[in-house]
Amino acid sequence: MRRVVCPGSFDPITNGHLDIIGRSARLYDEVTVAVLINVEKSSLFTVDERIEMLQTVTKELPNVKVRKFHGLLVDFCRNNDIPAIVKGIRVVSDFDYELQMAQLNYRLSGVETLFMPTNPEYSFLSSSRVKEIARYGGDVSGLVPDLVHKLLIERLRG
Ligand SMILES: Cc1cn(CCC(=O)O)c2ccccc12
Repeated sequence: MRRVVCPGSFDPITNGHLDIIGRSARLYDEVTVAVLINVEKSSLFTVDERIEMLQTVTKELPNVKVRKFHGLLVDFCRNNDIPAIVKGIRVVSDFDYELQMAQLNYRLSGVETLFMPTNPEYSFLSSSRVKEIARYGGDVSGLVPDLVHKLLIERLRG
């Protein structure tokens, strides 16, 4: 059983994230989308809201499961018998940071990291940019799943 993890905050999930998750699900037997619990970081959606969104938008992918974790990603991998991490790479500057994380994680734990180039259509996309655009009334439809778009507008209006 070939397992990988796709880690992130997903506050909220974007179409860029979903693209990588879907492509990983075609490559591996099981994909765990791991939502990081970071109490130091303020978020727009709670961890449980993010998990619910992720579960809904990946419900057509039977080999994808969504979990939350805190602390080291490599400890999560070890505790869940996951030997590899998939990281989406949008631009060269992502690679600079992710390469060092991959080398550190491998040295710490032997967990491998696989880099997956994002679809160029989404290479500018991040959760923070989506939130910023939506906060100022910009149209983010097409950048996030329809459900996320609806919840994002509701939350920002609230
Ligand atoms: C491009 C990209 C960034 N991240 C981290 C996102 C985050 O930390 O919220 C991903 C997670 C899954 C698939 C692709 C990506």
